[in-house]
Amino acid sequence: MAPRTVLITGCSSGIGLALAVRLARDKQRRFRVIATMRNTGRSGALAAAAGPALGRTLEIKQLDVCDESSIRACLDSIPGRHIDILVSNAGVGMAGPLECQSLAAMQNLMDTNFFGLVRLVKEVLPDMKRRRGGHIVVISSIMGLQGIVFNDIYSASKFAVEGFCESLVVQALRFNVAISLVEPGPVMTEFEMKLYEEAERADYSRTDPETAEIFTNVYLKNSRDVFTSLGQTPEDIAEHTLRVIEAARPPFRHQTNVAYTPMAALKHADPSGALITDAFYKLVFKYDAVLRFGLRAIRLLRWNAQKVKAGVRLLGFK
Ligand SMILES: NC(=O)C1=CN([C@@H]2O[C@H](COP(=O)(O)OP(=O)(O)OC[C@H]3O[C@@H](n4cnc5c(N)ncnc54)[C@H](OP(=O)(O)O)[C@@H]3O)[C@@H](O)[C@H]2O)C=CC1
Ligand SMILES: CC1=C(/C=C/C(C)=C/C=C/C(C)=C/C=O)C(C)(C)CCC1
Repeated sequence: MAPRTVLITGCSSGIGLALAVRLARDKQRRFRVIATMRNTGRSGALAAAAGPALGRTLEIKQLDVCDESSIRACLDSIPGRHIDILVSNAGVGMAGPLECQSLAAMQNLMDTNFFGLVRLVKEVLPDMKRRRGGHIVVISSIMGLQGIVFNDIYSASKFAVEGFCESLVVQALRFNVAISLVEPGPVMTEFEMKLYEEAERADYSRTDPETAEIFTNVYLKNSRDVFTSLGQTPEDIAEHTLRVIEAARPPFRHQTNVAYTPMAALKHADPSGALITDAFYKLVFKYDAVLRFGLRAIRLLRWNAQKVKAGVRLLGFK
């Protein structure tokens, strides 16, 4: 079978980089990867990780999801504009009290996370419909299913992504085009570091002292613990995404982190919203000690599991 052409956005780091490398180094050589990024000056890490795949099964192209002409130029440079699989991955995060965030930063986030996807789909879907085949894979988030305190704008952008795809999927299916939402929980990438850097720089005099205290001393502290205890690696997300791409009947939604599945279940178990809102309120404000204890226990279990794996490798069993 001829390799399928996969275009991925946001490949300078994190999930996009890991996925581009995973697909380009596929042992069965099933994919030809067009790894795109807005600034090709940041292609060093990808080129190093791709190794010999660069120039063979992987090429790097410029694409800024906030710039229609850059998307068009990238697609026009591909023979027949033929893309079998589009992976919309580029995205930015934002966390903190609403009063401390500028409207311009919020609009930039929506422009990247939501309109970035819309621009891509507008360009790619007509070709896929004409060919009666294709797959659009969108890196969404668990925050596209359930908001998390202090992530108001980011979560709204992922809800927009989910609503857009949920509406479009039925029309797309009529043309044999699949749409899949990949929904990770926390993933250890530059995304997290950028959030903490932003939090360091933020001007908390724009909010009241109590809110500032809750954000910095309750949310940020617990968030760090959540990332270290429950966070996945970008390589984990690449494996999950590969499974979605390979599926004979691709799922519309795919959550990558089982620890978050109960969250979505709670939301749907009670249409009034009281159950999930209450659960989050109690976790953040009442039982934070229980939360921290649970997260610490998970960290310990993970650490032990890693030690056992390393031991098994050392003894030459694997
Ligand atoms: N990390 C996490 O915890 C989670 C992340 N996600 C989602 O995963 C996706 C990837 O994030 P992740 O890998 O973690 O984070 P990274 O910050 O490592 O990667 C984000 C990528 O998006 C790129 N990007 C930002 N703006 C644009 C733009 N206008 N045009 C093209 N590329 C752009 C960045 O490029 P540049 O280097 O130029 O800034 C970078 O390559 C995002 O959609 C994010 O929302 C979902 C769930 C959890
Ligand atoms: C679960 C949980 C928390 C934090 C979750 C976080 C921080 C999730 C991050 C998800 C990301 C980064 C998704 C990206 O798209 C709190 C509020 C600390 C306490 C209550 C339980």
